[in-house]
This record gives sequence, structure tokens and C-alpha cells, in this order.
Amino acid sequence: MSLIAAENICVRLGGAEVLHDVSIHLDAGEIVTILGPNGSGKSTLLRALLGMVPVAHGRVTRAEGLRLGYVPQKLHVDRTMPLTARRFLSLPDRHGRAETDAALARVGVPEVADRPMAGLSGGQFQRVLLARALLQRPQVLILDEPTQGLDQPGEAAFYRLIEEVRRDTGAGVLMVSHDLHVVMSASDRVICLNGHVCCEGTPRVVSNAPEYRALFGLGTQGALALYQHVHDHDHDHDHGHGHDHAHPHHHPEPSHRHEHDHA
Ligand SMILES: Nc1ncnc2c1ncn2[C@@H]1O[C@H](COP(=O)(O)OP(=O)(O)OP(=O)(O)O)[C@@H](O)[C@H]1O
Repeated sequence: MSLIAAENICVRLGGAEVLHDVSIHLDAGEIVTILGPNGSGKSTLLRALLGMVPVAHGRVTRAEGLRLGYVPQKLHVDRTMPLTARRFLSLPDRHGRAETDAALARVGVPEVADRPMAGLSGGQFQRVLLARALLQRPQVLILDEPTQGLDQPGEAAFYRLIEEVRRDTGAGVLMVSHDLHVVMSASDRVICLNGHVCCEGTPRVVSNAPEYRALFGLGTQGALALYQHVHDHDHDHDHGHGHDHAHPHHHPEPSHRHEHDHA
């Protein structure tokens, strides 16, 4: 059984149907990413899975006693409130100082423990949110656009951290992201949402799906092809092509794509 799943759910908000007949599941140890245009229902789907919005039809199931960690899309911290990062990590559940400090170190910002939340940079703030989610010792980590506001190195570092968490804890990770090429290289499965599930599968399957191309266009496909090129190579079967894998290159014509698939 999946850790968390939605089966044929419909969600209505403000009189409009935001999600129609959506099914999704997440298993332990996999990274699944939801992609979709603004307003396509991505955050709503996460919130429905978390039980924060009611479903009009269908059902959401969670494994019994499931521990969830959630990084919301937005979290407003009142600038006048002197809330340090360490104190923030103890809300709503209390955690000891050693535990909160270890969580901050885990996400790479041990130095912010005594600093006010309102004074943190965007990247530091996102990492503290992740630390808070990790303190739940989650079996499922749900992240809603976790790298917003981060620069490119910060974004890449954040995704590496997520991969490490998955590797070290075996947690399943479900996230919403617009960072297409990082997402495509880091996800096991991708779900393309536009009120309903347009297409889903491995990054390669989704990036080749007409529904995906209709939503994101061919420009994105170019970026995806590049990542597939890099990651689909099996270095034991290089056939003497002598590629320099540190410098991925992209063949614009699909017929020139050079994808080995020796799995
Ligand atoms: N509480 C609400 N009441 C009424 N409508 C809502 C509510 N919350 C969201 N919506 C609407 O539901 C739709 C989906 O919103 P949602 O935030 O899930 O989209 P999203 O795909 O996460 O968008 P974005 O990429 O912009 O974050 C939007 O049209 C939004 O205006």
C-alpha cells in the first residue's frame, strides 16, 4: 500500500471545481514532482492530501500513523515578532535545543539558530522550513515550491539535500516545483496537472507526452532533452564515443538524440 494516496478526488473551492477526478500515490523512497501552470491546482492537491481542504468526491488515504513533514508555499512571519529560528522550530511541537540545533545543521544553516525568522534571507528561511519538517521524522515529505526565492546554486543545493534526506531516511518526497530541469533530473516520477492529471510517468515519458508539450511548449522540452541526455548514459557502455559528461550537450533534432537505455 502507498504511504499516501488520492483516489479520483474532486475538490471545489469558492464554487469552482479546482481538481477533477485526480488520482495520485506516493510510495516510500520515491521523489514525485507535480508540475503545472499557475492556478492548475497543485497546492490544492497537496493540501487535500494533507487533509487541509475537504474533497467533494473520491478519497484520500494515508498509511496508519503516517508521519508527515510539510513545507508550505508561503509562510508569513510577522516582522515585529521576535521569533528566533530555534524557537520557530519548537512550534507547534516542542523540541529540545540539541534536536533543533541538529536539524539546523542538517539543512546547512546552524548559524541562524538565535536569529529572528523575519531577518533571514530567502534561502535561509526555506532551509529552516525544511528543518521544521524534518523534525517530524517524516515518512512523507511534502514540499510546495520549496526553492522559491533561491538563487541557482541555492536551488541545486536544496535539491541535493532532499536527495540526501530520501537516501538517509527512506522518506517519500512529493513536491510541487517550477524548476523544470532540476526537477526532471531529480524526480522518479512526474505528474503534470491542470485541474486533472494531464500525463504522468518518468521524466522522459512525461517530457515526450503531447499533453506536456501543449502545456509547457517545446522550449522546455529542449531543457529536458539535455538532462535526459546526461542522465540516461550508462558509462559502462560508452561504445567509444568519448563524451565528456561534465559538459552536457544537446542535440536539437530528436533523431540525433543519443540516449542509451541499458537498464
Ligand atoms: N480558498 C480558495 N477559495 C477559492 N478559490 C481558491 C482557493 N484557493 C485556491 N483557489 C483557486 O483554486 C485554483 C488552484 O489554486 P492552487 O493554489 O491550487 O494553484 P497552483 O497550481 O498551486 O498555482 P501556483 O502555481 O500559482 O501556485 C486557483 O484558481 C485559485 O484561485
